[in-house]
Amino acid sequence: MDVQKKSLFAALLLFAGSYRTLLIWSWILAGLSSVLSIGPFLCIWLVIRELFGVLPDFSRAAGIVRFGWMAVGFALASIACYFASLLCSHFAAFRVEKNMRKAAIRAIMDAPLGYFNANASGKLRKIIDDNVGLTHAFLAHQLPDLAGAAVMPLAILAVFFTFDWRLGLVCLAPLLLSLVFLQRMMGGEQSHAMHQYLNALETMNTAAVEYVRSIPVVKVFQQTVHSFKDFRESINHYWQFASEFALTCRVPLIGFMITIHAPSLLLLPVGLLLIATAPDYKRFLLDLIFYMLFIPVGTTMMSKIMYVGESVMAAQEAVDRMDAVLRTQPLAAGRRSGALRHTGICFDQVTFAYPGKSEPALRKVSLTVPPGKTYALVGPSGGGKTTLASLVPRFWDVQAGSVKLGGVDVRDFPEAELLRQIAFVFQNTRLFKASLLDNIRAAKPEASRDEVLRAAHLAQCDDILAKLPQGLDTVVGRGGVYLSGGEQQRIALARAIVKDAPVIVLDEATAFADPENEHQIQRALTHLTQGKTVLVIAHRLSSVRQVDCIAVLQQGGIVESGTHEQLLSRQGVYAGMWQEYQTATSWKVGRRENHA
Ligand SMILES: Nc1ncnc2c1ncn2[C@@H]1O[C@H](COP(=O)(O)OP(=O)(O)OP(=O)(O)O)[C@@H](O)[C@H]1O
Repeated sequence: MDVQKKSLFAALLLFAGSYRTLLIWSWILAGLSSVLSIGPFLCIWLVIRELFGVLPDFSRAAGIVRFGWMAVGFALASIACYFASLLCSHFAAFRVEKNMRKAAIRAIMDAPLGYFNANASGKLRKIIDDNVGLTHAFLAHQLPDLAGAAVMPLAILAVFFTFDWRLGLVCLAPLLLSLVFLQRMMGGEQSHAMHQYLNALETMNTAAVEYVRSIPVVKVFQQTVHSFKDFRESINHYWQFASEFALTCRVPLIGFMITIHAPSLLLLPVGLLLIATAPDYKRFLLDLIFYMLFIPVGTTMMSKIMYVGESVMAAQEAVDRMDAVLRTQPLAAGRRSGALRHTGICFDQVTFAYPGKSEPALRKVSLTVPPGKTYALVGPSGGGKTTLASLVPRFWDVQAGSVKLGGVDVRDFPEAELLRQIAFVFQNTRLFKASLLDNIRAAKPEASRDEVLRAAHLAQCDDILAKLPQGLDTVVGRGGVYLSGGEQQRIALARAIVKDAPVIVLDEATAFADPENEHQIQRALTHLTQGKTVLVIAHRLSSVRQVDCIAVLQQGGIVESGTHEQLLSRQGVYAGMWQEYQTATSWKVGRRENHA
């Protein structure tokens, strides 16, 4: 589907797909309903004319019953058309909603993996749900009103000038003036305000979700609501914006309300002035009564235009926001096929900055991990370790230099082919709400139960399976079944073992582990990494002492590399980190001994 930025109606027609005819029928029927709704008023005019003609003997007014029935007929036809229009708009709205959701899911599926770091799943879900919901409501409910508001002015204008142009002018002039106030409320700067309003609302909603998620932390640390600066600030910002917006609308709204009701006030005095000059006062009186009965239709129309105008602004904004999701650029997929010559990784003069950031996270980084070797990335927080590792499975593409796997630029692989070569163990392991069996074989759906059990055994998961009610078939997250961080990581390692990829990227594999879990995770890692090319990010320096090479990353560049011993003898950054690590460890032991 073409996802260029579009006007509201072009976007709605595009998303309606084969239901676009229904959309058009909805507009036609709504317009027809508006025109028909004028019919009863014309019938009333005919009834009054008939009564005036037979005055004072009303028994001779034979036509009034016929006109009465005609009025009922017009009213029923108008209601029927409106109902049919709503039916069409609802069907079309459901189709548009479905297509928008499908397009959004497709865009998200094709987005680079790194996109999900910047856009949390909850935030994405909210953007899609809110904006699709807004568009649906606009289409189903306000679109027929919009079609009516577009046709009605012409019909009303024709009626105004059919009977008495002077009375028509009295009705029309204030309504035209009301458009000036409407423009001040919704045009120019104010149309931008809707964008800011929805931004403020979105920020407040996101902050609210974050706040609710963090309530356990608030309770544990006995903080108050004021500690949630972001949430409080977002409420204040929303409140301030909404009140300022309401205040700027105060004068134009009052002007608008006065002018749309002014014809009702003006008609009688102006009519009484004009009646003296009318050649046929009976006819003039008839017209005056008609205009007095008819003018509320004009007032209602103007109110509808105001509300529909607001909904159009909101719907346009919703479509624009969905566009931003749909315009997420997928990474260009390569076409390379055939077996890899080797599984070595090579970073060659890699420079990379995150989208929207001017400062690069990596500058001219070069590192070669030979096939079958284990290299560790260490260094201070924010040095660029995770960023460098995430370039191998193409979470992002480099801006300069290249990342090669088996001598081939990772951009030349088809996405699925590249990901088949790599097992990536994330910092925060996520398990699906599914059985452990399905969680482990997510990486290789065709894996047999025995294969999964073997991997679980190698990943030191036997104790986890033993304590769960249905072992491997236990559904995580259901019926109070939760796993600790370390246990989840062992399940993730089983998943990586099942995948049996030649390249392993480990991001903080022992981050959440307690000493017992860490020991088991280390044993699982030994099985996972045997004979593989491994890139491991580690904070616990003890876990990487034995690796083939350690690269120290600081401020986006490699400042040192070599084996543990080589780096210690160099007395540089690593030696300093090792010293600090050892001091920290012995300090903990010392404290324990003091307490003992
Ligand atoms: N998604 C992102 N968007 C923008 N900037 C980011 C993103 N992720 C990381 N950065 C920035 O890139 C730089 C490198 O971060 P990275 O996470 O790679 O460091 P790290 O060495 O892995 O740190 P840590 O040990 O704390 O995980 C930091 O300045 C960080 O703020």
